Parts: sequence; structure tokens; C-alpha cells
Amino acid sequence: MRISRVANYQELSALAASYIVEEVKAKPDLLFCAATGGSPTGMYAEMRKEKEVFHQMRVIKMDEWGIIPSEHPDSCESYLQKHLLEPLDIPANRYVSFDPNSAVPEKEIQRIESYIQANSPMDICILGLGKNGHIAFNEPAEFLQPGFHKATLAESTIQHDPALSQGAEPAFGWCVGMQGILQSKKIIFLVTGKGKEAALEQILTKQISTDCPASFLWLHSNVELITDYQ
Ligand SMILES: O=C(O)[C@H](O)[C@@H](O)[C@H](O)[C@H](O)COP(=O)(O)O
Repeated sequence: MRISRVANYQELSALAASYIVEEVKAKPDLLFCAATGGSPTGMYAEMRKEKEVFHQMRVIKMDEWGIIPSEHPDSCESYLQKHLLEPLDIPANRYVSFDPNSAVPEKEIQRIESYIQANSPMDICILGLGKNGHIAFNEPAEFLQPGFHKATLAESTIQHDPALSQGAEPAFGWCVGMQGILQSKKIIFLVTGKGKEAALEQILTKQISTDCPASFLWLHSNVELITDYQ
């Protein structure tokens, strides 16, 4: 894992976007696994400045909340449409997305996992860090899951999201599993935002534990951790 400590969020966003631009110039149709949340918003804004290089890039949505419909403004879907897909003009045929409105979520899980397997390894995986050490919705637990799955959310994850903390229950999500993440050719891991000191410290011990799913990133040979923590 290469670790870059930068002065602020703007620098983090610009550096992350520069890595992506470099990769997409080398492989224009690369498969990009997209996180949502506060960590990548600035990076997506930086990517928009080089919009022309993304004319063939394919995108897969990393995760989705289980209790709010796709159209909800706080869904991962709405976030990606607003910050990444619409600004970069990525059409539906270059975008793969779990549909939380599906009547048969198990079939959706299978459809997404089959796509990941058929297109594996994904080229770039963007990750943010949860306060509890989660990546995507792979939460600390006794066991972690390899494939795309329905995930029980930790309390801190529910609290982190305003839509979910307004009393919507039950709390769960769907997300790419540890195998999909760890098979990706390059991982860009953004550690920014409030309250992540303890999780970052735990990662830096290099002790790999299911208590901190992000610690498994030490097993990958091409991870760029970028942080504005000093
Ligand atoms: O939102 C997602 O796509 C991820 O599933 C989630 O793992 C997120 O990256 C972290 O919870 C950090 O969230 P922030 O970036 O909002 O701090």
C-alpha cells in the first residue's frame, strides 16, 4: 500500500483524479467501481475537468442502501447520477447498477455478481473508509463475504447517513464483496472526513483482521491510500 498524506481535501481529490486520468488514458474502456459518500465527491468534480478522456469508461455502482428507492435523492444511485454519470455523459449501456427496487433482490445479487465475475478483474476500485473500518458495506464481523451480497449495516454506518438516520428500518445494504474489491487491478483508497482517526490507526498497524475490513487491503499489491489526516 502506498500512502500519500496531503494537506487538504482539495489536494486529495486532485491527486486521486490524476491517477484515474492516467489509467483511463492507457485503457479508455476500463471498468471503474464507484463509491459514493463524502470522500469521492471532490475527486468526481476533478474528473469532470478532464471529461473528454472518459468517453469509453464503464462504471459499476459499488453499493446501495436497502431501504430507500433508487429515485430517492439520498440513494447511491442518485448520488452517482449527479456526481459522475450525468456530468461525464456515461450512458446506460456503460453502467451497471444494482436495482434496489427489484422484486427479487436475490436475482439482482446474482446478476451483479455474474457481471463482476465475467468482467473481473475490475480495473479501478474507489473506496472510502468507514469510521469503523468498513469498505463499501463490508462491515466488521466474524466473517467477511467474497461476493456481491446483502449486508447488515453497523450502527455507525446508519448514523453516518442522514437519510437512514431518519428512522427508516430495517437497515441493510447491498455491496460488492471483498473478492471483487481485492481482485481489482488498482484500488484508490480515500481516507478523509471526520472521525476516522482510530480506523486509520488500526490500518497502519498492518494487522489484518475482520474487525477492520480495510486492513485486508494490505494483501493487495496496488493500493493508493490518500489521506488528508496529518
Ligand atoms: O458510501 C459508499 O459508497 C461506501 O459504501 C462507504 O464505504 C463509504 O465510502 C464510507 O462509509 C465512507 O463514507 P464517507 O465518504 O461519506 O465518509
